[in-house]
Amino acid sequence: MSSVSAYYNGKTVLITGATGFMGKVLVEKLLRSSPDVKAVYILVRPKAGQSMQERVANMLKCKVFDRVREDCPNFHEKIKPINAELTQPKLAISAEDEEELLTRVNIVFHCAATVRFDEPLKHALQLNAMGTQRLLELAQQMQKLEAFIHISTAYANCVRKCIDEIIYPPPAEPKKLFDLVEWLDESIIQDITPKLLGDWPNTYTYTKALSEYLIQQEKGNLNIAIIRPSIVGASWHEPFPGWIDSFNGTSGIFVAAGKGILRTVIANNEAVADMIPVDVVINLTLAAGWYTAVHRPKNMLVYNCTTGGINPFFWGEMEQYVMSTFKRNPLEQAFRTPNAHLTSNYLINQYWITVSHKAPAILYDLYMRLTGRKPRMMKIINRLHKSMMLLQYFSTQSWDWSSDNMNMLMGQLNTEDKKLYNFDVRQLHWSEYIESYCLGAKKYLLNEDMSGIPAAKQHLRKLRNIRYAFNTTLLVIIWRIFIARSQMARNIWYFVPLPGGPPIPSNQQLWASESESSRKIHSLQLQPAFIVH
Ligand SMILES: CCCCC/C=C\C/C=C\CCCCCCCC(=O)SCCNC(=O)CCNC(=O)[C@H](O)C(C)(C)COP(=O)(O)OP(=O)(O)OC[C@H]1O[C@@H](n2cnc3c(N)ncnc32)[C@H](O)[C@@H]1OP(=O)(O)O
Ligand SMILES: NC(=O)C1=CN([C@@H]2O[C@H](COP(=O)(O)OP(=O)(O)OC[C@H]3O[C@@H](n4cnc5c(N)ncnc54)[C@H](OP(=O)(O)O)[C@@H]3O)[C@@H](O)[C@H]2O)C=CC1
Repeated sequence: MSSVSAYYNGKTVLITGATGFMGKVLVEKLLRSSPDVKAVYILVRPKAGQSMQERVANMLKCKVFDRVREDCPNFHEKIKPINAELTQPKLAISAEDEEELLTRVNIVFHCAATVRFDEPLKHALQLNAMGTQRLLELAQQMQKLEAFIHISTAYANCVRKCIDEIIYPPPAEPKKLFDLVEWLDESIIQDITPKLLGDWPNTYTYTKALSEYLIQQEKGNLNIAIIRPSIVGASWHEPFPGWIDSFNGTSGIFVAAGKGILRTVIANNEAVADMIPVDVVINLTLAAGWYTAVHRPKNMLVYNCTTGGINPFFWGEMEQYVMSTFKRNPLEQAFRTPNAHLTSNYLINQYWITVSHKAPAILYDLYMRLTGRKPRMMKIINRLHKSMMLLQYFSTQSWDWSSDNMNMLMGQLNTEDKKLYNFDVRQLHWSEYIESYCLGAKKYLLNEDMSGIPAAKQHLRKLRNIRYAFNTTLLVIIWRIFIARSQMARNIWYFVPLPGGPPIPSNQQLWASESESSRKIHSLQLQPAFIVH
């Protein structure tokens, strides 16, 4: 008998960020594993011209709910959307809705956040830190609240190399910052952001660190737990292997590499790629919710939800597995053959950016212009470079996260719960997982059908032929330049017995202008690597 699923049956749950990548997996698993949950309130904002109701209707059509749709066809009746905006006072929840939440909710899962690394500081603070504070205020008034689970990130304290399951001193006093951004002009905030961030690499990790500290400061008597996942990847098993619907983290990089656009990445082959499947994070989150509510630990527990210390995996291995999968199962309409390499050398990376990103993009855009179409590849490449700049902080270093609480929690689960809410990452087989992740990105992120693989392979063969033709033409042009300038090259050329080769020259021609042309060879500085690799 599962204690965790039994616990959620009959309970009323509130989830923020339910429309996001992890939120959807949480809602799905909760409804599937505890079909008798009383109600699941989700805080949703209207967005992109869609009302809250339209957004929820669209969300429920998502493939991630296929399994629960089959198991419990009426699952949607349990979902109760509430109009909310976390950056607004009182979360912009109506008095009537607030009353309903205050009298009914038993457990809160707080997933909503901006995860963008380039989010302006003011907005990141308003959502990630102030939003969390406002939700806590609401939670303090909830009459039947048993547990509050906050999703943070393992990188909230990335300025440290060894990260324990404790709350560290914040980068700044949150309330002083709130005051500052309240009255300072937006442009001034932008100007001083690097100074404020100090050692933190971006506004995301900075504001996540602040929100952890705020929770510790203002938790009062609430039963709180903090979950810190590392890089969240596609699902391992549930609701089905490889499910992913977000380009964040490594997913966008995989797609760009699979499409043959991304050919060079700044990363340390030997550094740990601390990735964790989304279903593992959600299983741990639900188990931690149960443990926090039922066992009520005296101190607030922080769960580092990471793999590096338990089942380490390295960026170099990731490169191999990703490339091998996309070579065997290519993405449709690839720009070039997938062939990405990692390097930790900045100059080498710059060299390949020029040769293998920019040069092909310029040529392709020229071709688009000549055929009367809109050039677009250089724009894509520039965006990719901006993303890679922001991500390289994470791909060039390793961190040590302790995972004692994750192990402790596993020990608290009964045999059935260990299976139903599996977060034992020792069982994770990385090559199989990465293959299923890449195929999931193909199917669920790009909506490509597996039946299109033969055509995609045919397309890659066409690209290979174009590459051969291009390289041969380039070689001939380079050779012609040599021939025109070097007597020695001409001599070699004339003695190569090629069909249709040049006529045998006279002795006079052979020795003509030798000294002048050999001087010119040295000044040519040809770059053989311009031949597309
Ligand atoms: C080949 C082997 C590969 C080996 C891998 C090696 C290295 C990987 C390197 C690092 C990975 C480290 C990741 C660390 C994660 C830290 C853990 C956390 O705590 S998680 C939170 C993680 N947050 C993120 O990952 C957010 C990062 N993203 C951003 O900050 C921004 O997206 C951005 C990078 C600044 C780019 O912003 P930009 O405005 O340019 O673009 P948008 O994000 O708005 O996207 C616009 C649009 O395009 C879609 N999109 C994005 N990427 C792709 C893609 N690759 N292909 C196709 N389409 C893509 C995106 O969904 C948007 O679409 P829409 O407008 O419809 O929403
Ligand atoms: N993805 C990852 O690799 C990792 C994520 N995390 C953490 O996990 C949590 C979930 O991340 P993930 O699912 O990937 O993120 P997503 O960007 O996919 O989802 C973010 C969610 O927050 C909601 N949200 C954003 N702004 C507001 C707002 N102003 N008011 C109300 N809701 C808002 C979004 O709603 P809307 O649909 O309206 O935009 C969405 O539901 C975050 O706290 C993140 O920090 C931690 C480590 C790694």
